[in-house]
Amino acid sequence: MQIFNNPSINDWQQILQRPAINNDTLQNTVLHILKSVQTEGDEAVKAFTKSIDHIELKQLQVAPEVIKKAGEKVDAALKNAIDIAIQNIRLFHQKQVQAIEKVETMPGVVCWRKSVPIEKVGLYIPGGTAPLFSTLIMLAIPAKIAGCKELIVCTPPRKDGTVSEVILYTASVLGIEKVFAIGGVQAIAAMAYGTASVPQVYKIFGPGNQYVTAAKQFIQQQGVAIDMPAGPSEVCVLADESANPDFIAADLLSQAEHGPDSQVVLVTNQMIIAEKVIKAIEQQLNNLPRKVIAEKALQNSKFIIMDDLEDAIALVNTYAAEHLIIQCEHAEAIAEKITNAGSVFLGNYSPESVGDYASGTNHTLPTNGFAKAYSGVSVDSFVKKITFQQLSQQGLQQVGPAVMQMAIAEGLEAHKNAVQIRLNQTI
Ligand SMILES: NC(=O)c1ccc[n+]([C@@H]2O[C@H](COP(=O)([O-])OP(=O)(O)OC[C@H]3O[C@@H](n4cnc5c(N)ncnc54)[C@H](O)[C@@H]3O)[C@@H](O)[C@H]2O)c1
Ligand SMILES: N[C@H](CO)Cc1c[nH]c[nH+]1
Ligand SMILES: [Zn+2]
Repeated sequence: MQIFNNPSINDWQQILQRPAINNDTLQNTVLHILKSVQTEGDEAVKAFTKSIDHIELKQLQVAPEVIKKAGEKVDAALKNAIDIAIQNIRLFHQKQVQAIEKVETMPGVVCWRKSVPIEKVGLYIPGGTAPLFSTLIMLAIPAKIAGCKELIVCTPPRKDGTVSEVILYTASVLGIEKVFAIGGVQAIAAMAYGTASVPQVYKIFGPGNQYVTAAKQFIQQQGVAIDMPAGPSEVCVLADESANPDFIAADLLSQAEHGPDSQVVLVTNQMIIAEKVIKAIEQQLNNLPRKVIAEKALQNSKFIIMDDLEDAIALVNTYAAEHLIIQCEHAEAIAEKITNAGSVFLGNYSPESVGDYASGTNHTLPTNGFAKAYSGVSVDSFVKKITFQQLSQQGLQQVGPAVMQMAIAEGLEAHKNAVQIRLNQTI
């Protein structure tokens, strides 16, 4: 990890850069796979699954009976945990549904907005190194609440070509029938363009590694919507003297274990906290099964000591982390000052892991600084908002003159006429 002591504001951007695969190589690889799947469909999907994932697939789709029976292999304690997560996540997301409100902007001029579900959606569930069945919960629940009709799930196959039982069990609990054992760029391409086996969708959701994220960004340029760039996981911890270094170390490691390109950042106004966290990481790391991955991610990690807590908050806002944990005495007051972050965790007893699994919030969140402008997944992500308006004769008389005036000023006579012709009749 790198340690910075009171860096100048001019250096913040440079210090806070995310780790990235060589851009040219990444782009070329992604474009090649996208193009091949677009032209050769299932055959290309199978060929890339063989060459990249080293798996020879006969069938891309998981048979519905296999999904139905998957629960037989999942233990009761895990089923119970999944139930709790589903309950909390459903409760939190259900509250995001807004009632239609009709607004009379002038007498006789009524406007309203209605949420209409996106009919066909593709859900990408990461599975390169860990089958993230929690991501299926995070995506399927808001999709179902929104009312999306067709949910297509793609997730990388395991070495034997099958899909994790827990992912399949979660799919069955959430009422999902179409699951495909396809990962990476080929999955994004299959859902974007459609193949003989995989239905084409209108919007693709879900996190993934840098290949998956780049593929989503490409297909967006071709008219398929995406939720957001949700790439390698990140966490930033903002800590003052009240923080517990062991807790911070555990939180940093929880995201470092996702992948070698994950990034974890500690920002503190106490050098002593930073020193204790480093010691705690060394101790905790040894007990982790994914130690090697976490160690690699820690090479990208930054420990930043800021003399002034206000400057520390400004730096955190510049970083725009996917997850921000505020382990400070006045966490609530500081949270009010946060302008850029995917999801925020307040106080010593809000580990980021709870948001990953079961507190209720969504874990599909913008990374790589995109939290400056993007939100995480919510019910809104699965709907289009259509606006409506209805005017009475009186309403048109009210607003019409302003419209005509503006149309004339823009030199658009036909716009003016569409109002004038009606007003002529009513007078
Ligand atoms: N931002 C979020 O909301 C969020 C949520 C959960 C997970 N994540 C991130 O998702 C990622 C999951 O990554 P993962 O790799 O384990 O699974 P993944 O499913 O995203 O990617 C695995 C696939 O990547 C493809 N791939 C791997 N190496 C490739 C190469 N050299 N060329 C072309 N394709 C290649 C393979 O086809 C493979 O099936 C992690 O980085 C994790 O941090 C982010
Ligand atoms: N931390 C991830 C988002 O960056 C989500 C996740 C899933 N499982 C565990 N964690
Ligand atoms: Zn996580």
